[in-house]
Amino acid sequence: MRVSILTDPRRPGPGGRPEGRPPQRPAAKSTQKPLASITPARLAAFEILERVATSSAHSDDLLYGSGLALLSQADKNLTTALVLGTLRWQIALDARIKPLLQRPELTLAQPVQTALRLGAFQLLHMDRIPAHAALSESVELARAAGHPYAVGMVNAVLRKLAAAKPPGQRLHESTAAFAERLGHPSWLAERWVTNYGRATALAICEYDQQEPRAGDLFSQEDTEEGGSQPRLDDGSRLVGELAAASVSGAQRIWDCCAAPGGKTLLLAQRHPQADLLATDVSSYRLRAMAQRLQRDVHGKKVRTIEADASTLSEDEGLFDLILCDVPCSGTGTLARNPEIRHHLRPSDLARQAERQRAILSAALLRLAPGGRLIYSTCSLEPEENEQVVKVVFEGAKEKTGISLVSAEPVVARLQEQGVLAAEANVAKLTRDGFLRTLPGAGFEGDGFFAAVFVRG
Ligand SMILES: C[S@@+](CC[C@H](N)C(=O)[O-])C[C@H]1O[C@@H](n2cnc3c(N)ncnc32)[C@H](O)[C@@H]1O
Repeated sequence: MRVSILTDPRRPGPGGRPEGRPPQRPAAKSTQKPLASITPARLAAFEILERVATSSAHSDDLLYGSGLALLSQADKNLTTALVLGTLRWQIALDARIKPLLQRPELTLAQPVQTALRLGAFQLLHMDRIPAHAALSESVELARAAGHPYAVGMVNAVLRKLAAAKPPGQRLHESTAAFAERLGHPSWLAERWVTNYGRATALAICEYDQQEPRAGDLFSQEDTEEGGSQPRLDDGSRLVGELAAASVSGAQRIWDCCAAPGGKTLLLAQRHPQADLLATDVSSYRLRAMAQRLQRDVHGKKVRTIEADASTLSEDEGLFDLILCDVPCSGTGTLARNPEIRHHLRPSDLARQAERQRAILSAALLRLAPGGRLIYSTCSLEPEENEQVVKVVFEGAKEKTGISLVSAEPVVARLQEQGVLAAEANVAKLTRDGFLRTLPGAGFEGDGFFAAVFVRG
């Protein structure tokens, strides 16, 4: 790209995605004005989509950090809608674009593909954007990105797309067909059909295609002070509340994979008397969390240390409450983190599980007698959830005297105490004694799993 509208985006976003690193390729700080024929929002959206496609950068770092500082609020909003929408619908957009190409068997240059996707998203999903703006700016983006030979093709494909009738819905759709229609890799939808049934898999895919909505599980707003902090998603908050309510009057708490700190803050607010240690292996994420905690009267008291949870110093002793909110695939958060579906591979699940088993096994050894540990993920995949819990429990129960207890009574108590709304269907929040939220399937929020261990 010859021009850049982004400033250095190294500040972290408000969180929600499972984990991350600072963007690997900082944007050049630009003093240039964007090309006259490309509006700032589309230029910024194009650049962010390019970075997400070609590096390990995360869209939320680029959108919610300082990278968009040069844009007006209206342009920031449009950039966010364009980026997240294009990422959500990318698979479905590619399926509509491909048959319109003269040589569909050839791989398009990445910037040309991005310009096409961005144009197609606006034409098919953004009612308020005039077709000519979507079309002509995608053409200009391809040209400005150094692909003038592709300008005619981008123009022709988007014109055909604008004129095409929307595809009719089939009477019976295969899993692969609904996965493609709803912008999901079919391997992921197939897994959800196997694990949760077709109706639930379809509901999850539909939920993932929307902006995350504010849920109604809780009777009050969460209690973050200052007003400048992001509201916790209902799934994330439920895990935090479950952990906080699992031990009353806890004195020593360890949040072992803590950043960006949403649940840490909740624990600090629910247990203001406790010595709360929050660790994270990423110095970048830990620093951002420490700043966030400083803005809250209870958060200020949290000790933050950069540490690998599987090798925490023995000097830290034992804890009567541990939250082990491990790094995971994040498949329960695709509405919020749409690009995960494009990077994740089936083989990643085994790698995640290995890391999760190492963290959980080590954290269980730090549990004081009578203490409880909450293991949680924002993954919908059994390999990272029930299977990790089972393997670690089998290996540790003799050595450590731990047992697994049902999360159900704690969730029921949260409702009796008025934390959960009276109308909330508590029975639907647990499955086989584990907490299990399924986005879109009777629950408005991210998909979370949690298991409760107790040391005898
Ligand atoms: C799912 S996120 C935690 C979200 C956080 N609990 C919240 O509610 O805001 C997982 C975190 O684990 C951290 N992490 C990954 N491996 C770790 C390890 N071995 N020890 C400690 N933290 C780790 C990642 O850097 C990431 O910040």
